[in-house]
Amino acid sequence: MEPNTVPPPSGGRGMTALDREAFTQTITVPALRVPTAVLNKVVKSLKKCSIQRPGVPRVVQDKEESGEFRLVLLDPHRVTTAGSFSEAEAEALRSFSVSDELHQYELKLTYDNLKSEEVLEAVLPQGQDVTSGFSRVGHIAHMNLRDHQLPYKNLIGQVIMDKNPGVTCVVNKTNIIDSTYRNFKMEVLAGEENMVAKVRENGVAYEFDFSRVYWNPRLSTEHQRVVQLTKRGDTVFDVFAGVGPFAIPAARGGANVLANDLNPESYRWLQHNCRLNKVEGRVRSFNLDGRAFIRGPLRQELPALLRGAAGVHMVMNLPALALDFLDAFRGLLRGEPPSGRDPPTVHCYGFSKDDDPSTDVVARASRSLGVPLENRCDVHFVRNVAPNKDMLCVRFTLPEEVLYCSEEQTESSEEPAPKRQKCEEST
Ligand SMILES: C[S@@+](CC[C@H](N)C(=O)[O-])C[C@H]1O[C@@H](n2cnc3c(N)ncnc32)[C@H](O)[C@@H]1O
Repeated sequence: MEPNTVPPPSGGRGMTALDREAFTQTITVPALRVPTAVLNKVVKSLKKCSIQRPGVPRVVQDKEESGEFRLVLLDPHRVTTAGSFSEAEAEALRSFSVSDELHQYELKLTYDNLKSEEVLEAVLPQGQDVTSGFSRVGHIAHMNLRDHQLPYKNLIGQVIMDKNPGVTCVVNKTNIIDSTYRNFKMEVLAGEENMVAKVRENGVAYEFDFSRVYWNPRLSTEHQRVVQLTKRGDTVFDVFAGVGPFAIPAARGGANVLANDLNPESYRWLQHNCRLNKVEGRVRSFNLDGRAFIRGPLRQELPALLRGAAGVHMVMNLPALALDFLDAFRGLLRGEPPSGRDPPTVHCYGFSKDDDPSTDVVARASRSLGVPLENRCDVHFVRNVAPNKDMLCVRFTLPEEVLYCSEEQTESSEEPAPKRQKCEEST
């Protein structure tokens, strides 16, 4: 980060309740005296080194000169002497006959002219990391503060809200992710207590209570990638559907969807979002455990679907555990006549901390299914969720030998349950 030009507020560091007035101060910035006749051209040429602060003009009246001159204010980090100008900037000044003599301008700054990092750097104890990054979910800014920032949490929340138009609520994760429903416990740091977010992802509107369901704005590309693999008339079984970011766009594209989530709140918002997007006729929703969904509604629909020609997709986005759920497909259609047509496509997510994440997730999927998937699947890297931890998607067609296997085969291929990963991480 650039060195901070902003001294601590009056009263010094350590402010924990935001006092905006305390940031009013005067700083000295370099300036060039420029004839009004060439002002626009000079300002354009000096774009990279002129001052850039919210609410601060780049050009001001020159009190010492007649109306034929203006002062162009420069960034004090970039320009300290006439030698600071780049070759192109110096050439521009020469061509417009503007002197490169630097003048000093006393600039009054208020809280409104400061960037959020500057405010926080001026307030937090010196040398401490002031990183103030957040994810945006509708009107909610969602932070993950470190321990040393906690004494300043409300001030940080207020600053983030002030400096980001549209943010009216700032929350902090108070502990690790809920292991079942994948939602975070959170504390409101500033603004309204309203947790019902309205967002758009890939052109689709969603509404949900962010404190009670799972939503991750970093998955939009992945949602789109998978939805694009489904076609009009296909059937999609979304085993861990959340509030619908696979199910609803797939339905909008003409697929028939069976969407399931164990969290009653996700289920409720999923139904709400189906109505919001007018796809309730194409989405049937369920509030079941994933295994019960596979062995219940999915099992019931599958034989008829496999007699038809349209594609069948199963989406399983519960990366900490979904690979372990694949055993629910073993012998699922036992006793049914094999269809002889293309089997369903499974898109199953997993985390891996292994040095070779692709091999790791394929091995775990194979163990869970009871048949080797090596060379019979595609692995897509989704994103890095933590240092040395990746999220991947294994895609494969569900082998007939899994769906129709006998009881003995199911038992003989059963291996010790794959090691479960702890659900401690943010996804
Ligand atoms: C990582 S989220 C994914 C949600 C959504 N598919 C998405 O991409 O945003 C996993 C979802 O699985 C649900 N879930 C957790 N355990 C489950 C289970 N045993 N059966 C069904 N759903 C479950 C959670 O409530 C959560 O909504």
